[in-house]
Parts: sequence; structure tokens; C-alpha cells
Amino acid sequence: MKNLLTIAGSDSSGGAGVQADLKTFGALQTYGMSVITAVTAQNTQGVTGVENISPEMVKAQMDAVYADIQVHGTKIGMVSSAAIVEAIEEMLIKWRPVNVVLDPVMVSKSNHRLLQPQAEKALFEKLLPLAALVTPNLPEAEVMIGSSIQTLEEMEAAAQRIFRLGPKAVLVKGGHYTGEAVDILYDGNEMRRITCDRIPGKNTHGTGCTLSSAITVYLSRGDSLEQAVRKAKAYVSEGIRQGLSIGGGVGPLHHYHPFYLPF
Ligand SMILES: Nc1ncnc2c1ncn2[C@@H]1O[C@H](COP(=O)(O)OP(=O)(O)O)[C@@H](O)[C@H]1O
Ligand SMILES: Cc1ncc(COP(=O)(O)O)c(N)n1
Repeated sequence: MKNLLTIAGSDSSGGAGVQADLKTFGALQTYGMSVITAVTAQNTQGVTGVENISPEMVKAQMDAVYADIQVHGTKIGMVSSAAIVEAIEEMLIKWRPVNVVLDPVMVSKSNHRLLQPQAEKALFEKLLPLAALVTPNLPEAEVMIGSSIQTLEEMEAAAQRIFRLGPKAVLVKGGHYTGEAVDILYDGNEMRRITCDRIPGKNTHGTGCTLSSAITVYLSRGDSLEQAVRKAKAYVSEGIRQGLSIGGGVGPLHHYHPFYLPF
């Protein structure tokens, strides 16, 4: 059994954040644990409130988990504030966990800020260098490099520039692109285009959270980075295919595929 930790924000509607991460860990038959950074009041239509957990409490949660349980992979999502970034950095340096996957969550699909603007620099400078993989979507990659991305070639150039900020590898996700769902994986050596058919349908709330959690699972099982990304992408695609039309807005992908055994 692999033990997986998510450090992320709570989504009251259960589609993204900690809830999506724990559902992914459970569906992929690992033991899931959570360090909550912020609580959001959120549904399929938007975010109506955010309350941060104190940096001291974030540190206490991380200490509690890492001191007691062997953690085979850690996924980091919404970190909300610069003070929380610093708390997480301090604990990562203290505990040196393996397989750290950073999803640099900045804005929700419903267009609500989940990272304070003044925390962007802290996230880039303090957490990127500690990550085995960072998984920006297109708008996040644009913020990281400070220019717009229109083509696959520009996605590849962005991956190279983000790599220079210190992570061991970069996955620029193409969910916001047109045509096939192409993600660019760059490890400082090889540039790969990882492509899946674009699944029609609007229920994509939580795709980024789910992808980074599933990658963390597969890395913890010893898969190569490329294999882990390919398997996680297949899991997300099936989840979108079975997406749930609940609520009045963007519904969540589905995590329990009783007739579909991922890998
Ligand atoms: N309609 C879709 N069909 C298939 N894959 C998708 C679709 N939308 C997003 N994806 C995939 O889901 C993952 C998350 O991507 P993205 O939506 O860009 O992230 P985020 O949720 O962080 O904005 C990526 O692997 C992306 O290619
Ligand atoms: C607590 C939390 N974390 C992350 C996301 C991003 O997910 P998405 O990009 O699907 O809106 C979210 N909406 N809420």
C-alpha cells in the first residue's frame, strides 16, 4: 500500500481541491491523507468565500503526518498566501518528502483567484525548486513566463523557461488549448507531447487537481515520469467521459469507474 498526502484547499462541492485529490487516491487504491491550507465556499458555479488556515496550523498538520507515517508521494495544490508558501517550504526542507508534485493553482475554472497575487513570487521562488514536477495549465504558465502562449511551440518554449526556475520537470497542460488535449512534458533533456482525444462535455471541474494527484500515485509506485503522466491522463480522460452533471455550472469529473480498471 502506498501512502499519499495532498497539501491543498478544501472545495465544499467536492469537485476540486483536497476532495478531488482524496477521491483520486482512493480510486487508485492508495491511502490518502490531507493537509488543508484554506477552506473555500465553492460549488459548480463559483467560489463565494476563501478562509486561509494559519501557517502554524499548516505546519502542525505537516509535522503530524510526516513524523508518524511514511509518505510515498506528496501533491501540493492551492497554497493561497505567501505565508502558507513559506510554511510549506520550511516543512518540505525539514522532512524532504519524495515524489513532490506541485500543481501551481492560481485561478479556479470559475475565474476566482485562489492564490493571492503577492504570493506568486513566493510560490515560484520557494516551492518550484523543491518539486519533482510542476503542472501549470496555460494561464498559469503564462503568468510564470510573463507572456502569452498561443501555439504548441510556445507551450514547449514555456516548459523550457519554467524548467529554469528549478523544478526537476515541467508539464504544461493543454486543457485550455483547442483541438486534442495535448500536454507538454519537459525534464531538461527530452521534450514530449502527450496527447489524448479531447472529450466533449462541460464537466471538467477538478481535472487539474485529479491529474496531479494521479501522477503522484503512479510516481509513488515507481513508474517513470512519462509513464506516470500517460496513466494519469488516461484516468482523467475516463473521469471526464463519465463526468457528473450535478449543479448548475461546471460539474466534476467522476472518480469511481467500476467497470474501468485504470492500471
Ligand atoms: N475536454 C478534455 N478532454 C480530455 N482531456 C482534457 C480535457 N480538458 C482537460 N483535459 C486534460 O486534463 C488535464 C488537466 O488540464 P487543464 O484543464 O489544462 O488543467 P486545470 O484544471 O489545472 O486548468 C490535462 O491533462 C488536460 O490535457
Ligand atoms: C480548493 C480548490 N483547489 C483547486 C481548484 C482548481 O480546480 P479547477 O481548475 O478545476 O477549478 C479549485 N477550484 N478549488
